[in-house]
Amino acid sequence: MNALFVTIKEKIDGEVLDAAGPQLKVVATISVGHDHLDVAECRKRGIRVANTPELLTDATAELTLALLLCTSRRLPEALNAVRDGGWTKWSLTWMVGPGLADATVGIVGFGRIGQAVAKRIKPFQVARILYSNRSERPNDIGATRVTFDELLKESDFVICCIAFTPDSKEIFNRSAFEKMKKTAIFINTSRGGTVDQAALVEILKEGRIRAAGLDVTTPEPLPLDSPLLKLKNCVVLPHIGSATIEATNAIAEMTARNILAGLTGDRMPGELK
Ligand SMILES: O=C(O)C(=O)CO
Repeated sequence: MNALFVTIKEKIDGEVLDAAGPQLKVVATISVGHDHLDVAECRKRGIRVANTPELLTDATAELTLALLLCTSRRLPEALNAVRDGGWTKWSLTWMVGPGLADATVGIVGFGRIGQAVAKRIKPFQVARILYSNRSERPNDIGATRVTFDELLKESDFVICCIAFTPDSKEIFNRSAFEKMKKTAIFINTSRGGTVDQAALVEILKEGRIRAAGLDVTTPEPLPLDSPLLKLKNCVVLPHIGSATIEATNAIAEMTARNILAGLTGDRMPGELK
């Protein structure tokens, strides 16, 4: 085998590389995230590694918005009520949730996806967009860089778009959730590993924040007896961030191109540097 075409579900480590054999030249993942690849180990063995950045930015940003609105406006709860007879009459305060207009939105991780989310949030007439990121990201959206703690304290909606690395592992722990407003909504379309999930369950149970919307969890799929699935104030999606027809076709093609270029020694469109 000369090349591996992998998804986010295949962990590529030294053991897999040993099994693949010394003729392996390329590992290409059909994803932007590459936390499932031991890139250093690949490099050590002279194996080229590539991902599919950019092509799923729009899809993931769209899904982030959809999940945010789904969570804030309680759409799954409302749909269930229509279906199970819970919708008995129209009532003024039934199914109310917070709006985006005049809200402060905080985006943790302001790379391509974070910025694409910010662009899509802005037309909802939010008051402020804050972001936390290792470096300043000049932008024409009017988003302001603040510290992680400041963002947690100030935001009505906290959106996690940060890449999953050892540094971002469980940055959303009990202490982080406790800094958030009691009325805040937490959205995660990055990786489940950025969240201490047991702490999130407790925080949601206690009503210490209003709600959470998660497209990513630990593990995936989430077991059916997960406490997250029993909470009314938690919306869980099955990791469908990039699942538009357009993005899926585009990343499939790019992964094939990455492999072909990697094997012929040409420039790979998504080579991880
Ligand atoms: O490409 C990725 O990293 C994904 O998580 C797809 O949603």
